[in-house]
Amino acid sequence: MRFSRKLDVIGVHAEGEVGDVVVSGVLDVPGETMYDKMIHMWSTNDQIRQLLLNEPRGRSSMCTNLILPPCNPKADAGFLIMESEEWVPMSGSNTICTVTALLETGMLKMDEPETKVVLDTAAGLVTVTASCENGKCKSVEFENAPSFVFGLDVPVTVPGLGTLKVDIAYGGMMFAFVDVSAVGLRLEDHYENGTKLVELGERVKKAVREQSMPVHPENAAIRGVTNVVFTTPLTTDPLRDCKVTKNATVVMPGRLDRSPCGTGTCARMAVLHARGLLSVGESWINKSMIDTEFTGRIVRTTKVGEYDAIVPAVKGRGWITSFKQVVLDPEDPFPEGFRVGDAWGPPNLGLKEGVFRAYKEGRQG
Ligand SMILES: O=C(O)[C@H]1NCC[C@@H]1O
Repeated sequence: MRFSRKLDVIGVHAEGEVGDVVVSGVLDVPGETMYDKMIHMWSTNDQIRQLLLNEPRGRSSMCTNLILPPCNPKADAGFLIMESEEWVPMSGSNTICTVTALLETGMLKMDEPETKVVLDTAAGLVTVTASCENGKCKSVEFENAPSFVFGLDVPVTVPGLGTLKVDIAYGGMMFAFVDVSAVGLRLEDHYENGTKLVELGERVKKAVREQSMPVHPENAAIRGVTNVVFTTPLTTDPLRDCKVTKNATVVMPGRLDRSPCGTGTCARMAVLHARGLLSVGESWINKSMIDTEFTGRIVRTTKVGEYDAIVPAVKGRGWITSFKQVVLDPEDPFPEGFRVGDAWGPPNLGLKEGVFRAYKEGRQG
């Protein structure tokens, strides 16, 4: 049988969020940076993302990562991140999944008890420290690109919800943070509130994008809020002597992140630091809707353009779940997979075009 596509994929999840890793079957693409490579893949080879993430091979609640040679000589490996609606510059759960796969399959040498890895991503270099024991990656801590706040208590008028105060921050992607009590819900039960949280999150996201369009000062193609996080206030867990909170992160195409969301954790740290609620060096625990945990820590402060910023670190665990070969039969009627409205929201029209336009303008300087 001759297949049109054959990909070797490692199934992985990080604190519940699936981030499979493509380790062979895709050749390198041109690009001075991984962001260039991301745009190249998105514009010329997006069929891979569609094939892997759309049904029948994929589902709305998953992501997939693509291992490619790095551009930066300081990096041990490069990887690009595919999500349901877009290729994204950076992702916490996907970084943890990718490092777990690279180390536990020997693609990168594992040192015990600690392995240092430098990854080249579309958001730049990411330094990783993995705690390893008996061939297992026990935890992965990544130091993310700088995170910063665009605005605190930004008024946003949302249909049916009146005017909400949202915090807007960047942590590898753009986030809007809303106190879940402001929408009259609680985070205790994802069976009871999950669908409602997603519907409200998508409504808030649409309103925020219509009323505010933050642009990353160092990359104009990184623009606009794409995820909404419903938050609860920080409390202190006396048994763990640590600040703790829970969140529900609504990601595209309209579903809950199964992990606490690493980039969202980074952006939240920028907000907590700006509000004087988290200090440099202080750790805190961010829980997901299924009570899995990321531990966040502010490494140091910095600047991004005119913005006061922090360098965040996030730690979590990943587990390999499968080794699979994904193929495309040339007679398959769905070479880019398909979607059905019971599990997918409407396509996010204009997102790709907006990113490409900004990228082209940015390249033209
Ligand atoms: O942890 C994160 O940052 C990712 N989780 C799924 C969506 C985000 O990219």
